[in-house]
Amino acid sequence: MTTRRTRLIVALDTKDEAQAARWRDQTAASADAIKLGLEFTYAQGLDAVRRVAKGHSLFLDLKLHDIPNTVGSAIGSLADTRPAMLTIHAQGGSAMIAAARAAVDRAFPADARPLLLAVTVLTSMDEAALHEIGVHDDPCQQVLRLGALAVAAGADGLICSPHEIIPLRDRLGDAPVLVVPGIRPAGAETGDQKRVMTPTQARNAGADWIVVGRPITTAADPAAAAAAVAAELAG
Ligand SMILES: O=c1ccn([C@@H]2O[C@H](COP(=O)(O)O)[C@@H](O)[C@H]2O)c(=O)[nH]1
Repeated sequence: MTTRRTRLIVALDTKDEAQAARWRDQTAASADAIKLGLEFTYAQGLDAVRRVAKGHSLFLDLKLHDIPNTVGSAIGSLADTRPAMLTIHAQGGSAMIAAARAAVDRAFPADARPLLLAVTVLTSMDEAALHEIGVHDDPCQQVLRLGALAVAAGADGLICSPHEIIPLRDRLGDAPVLVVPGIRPAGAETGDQKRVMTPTQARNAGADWIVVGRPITTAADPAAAAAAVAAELAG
């Protein structure tokens, strides 16, 4: 058990700006931050990201993964969105992660610098999915490998499943910020997520942030669903 406060990011996964704004407002009393990602940004662009995120803490989850020069330049292009957190893929390797670090430090003023978070192994992947791409370690081993590499190359934190929180803390200590999707309240559909836990389990394992999308946004009452997750985290 840990005493850190686990905070809630609500994933506004939609192509529609009005819908994103509605979910944002419905969940504002319970959410500590909002996530906008690939689906919204490709459909609506960065001006809409700025509009929806105005006045809110933004987790900009674009999972950058390219050669170091391109990732560094792309981060420069995101500076106007003023994210609190942004994501890259750890699989891009240490040169790409170091370029991202340098770009964040260059593109943002010191008092408005987003946390640079590296996605380790997508929470939708299990051992079989890793085998398919030629990785013969289990997800936890691969998360530990990529997590250590990413932090050494300059990432402030990691995206991991709740199952890897305790092993990552054992390996890397308290400093890396752990942002954790793959969260399902008891009884909720897992959908495409493979490595899941409940909000309570993720909090008890030591998550800094949890990311919850469909269990809130597809609920009949998103405000109540978000409040229930927040209550679990506070409980
Ligand atoms: O490994 C990862 C990295 C990011 N995500 C993102 O989190 C949310 C989860 O949404 P749910 O609807 O609660 O499954 C979504 O925006 C993903 O892009 C992730 O799930 N896993």
